[in-house]
Amino acid sequence: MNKLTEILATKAEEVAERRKSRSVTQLDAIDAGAVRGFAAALEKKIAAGGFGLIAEIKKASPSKGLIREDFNPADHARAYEAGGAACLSVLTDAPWFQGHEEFLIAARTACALPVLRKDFMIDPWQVAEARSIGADAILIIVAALDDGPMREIEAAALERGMDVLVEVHDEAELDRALTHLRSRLIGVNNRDLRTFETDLAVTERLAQRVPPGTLLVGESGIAAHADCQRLAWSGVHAFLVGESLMRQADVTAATRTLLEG
Ligand SMILES: O=C(O)c1ccccc1NCC(=O)[C@H](O)[C@H](O)COP(=O)(O)O
Repeated sequence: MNKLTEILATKAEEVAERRKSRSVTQLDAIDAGAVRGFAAALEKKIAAGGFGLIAEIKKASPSKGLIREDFNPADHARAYEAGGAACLSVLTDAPWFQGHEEFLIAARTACALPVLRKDFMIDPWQVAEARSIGADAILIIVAALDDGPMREIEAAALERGMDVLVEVHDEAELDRALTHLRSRLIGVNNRDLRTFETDLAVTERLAQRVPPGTLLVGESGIAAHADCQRLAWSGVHAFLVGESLMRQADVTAATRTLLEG
């Protein structure tokens, strides 16, 4: 069984359990405040001539184990914002990433940035839960879903005013996303979630295939300003970066250096 399949099996058990405690109606009754525009924040940075950074709060990962020992999501959120990030991504999956919903709540409360709930979405119920904790955007991993569920999850997010980051890794997934989904915020994951092999050339390749009007995000394995410049040559000006920033002592300075060189 590959890692993505393993993660999805764990997630199905987790969601089945969590659904018992609260219905969609109960979740929707929770006032999490107004949605912060996620794609709009990226577009604003890019329109101003910079890069749009989604800075990720990631304590651990299946590929690297524990990444950050002195982990404080609120401190990280403030540091990323001060360093010039446009948005945050917060891992909430517990079994594989040592994440938690409380990390998202703490991070979002500590800053004014829009926040992506980074988790494995397999059920529209999770979208209602994501909004109830304040998430402004969710992730759809095309490799994880059939067309029908993928559309339902996207619809659940859009009807709550949230943005959807649609993640693809190859041409077939990109074509499915463009055919079946409305969101034109497309993340190209340089990491193959089945093998963990990571290669920036994946974004460069798929960037040639996207139609005008797509906001493309290069994801994973980005560690330096030179990586951002390299992807910018392919027309990609937004990035999702986790590990390389999470390992830094001075997160604000590292974020600024990543963005500005
Ligand atoms: O990061 C992993 O090991 C991983 C394994 C299996 C599924 C997803 C995984 N990561 C999620 C991500 O897409 C990354 O956290 C994100 O793109 C940032 O990547 P990086 O900058 O390389 O931490």
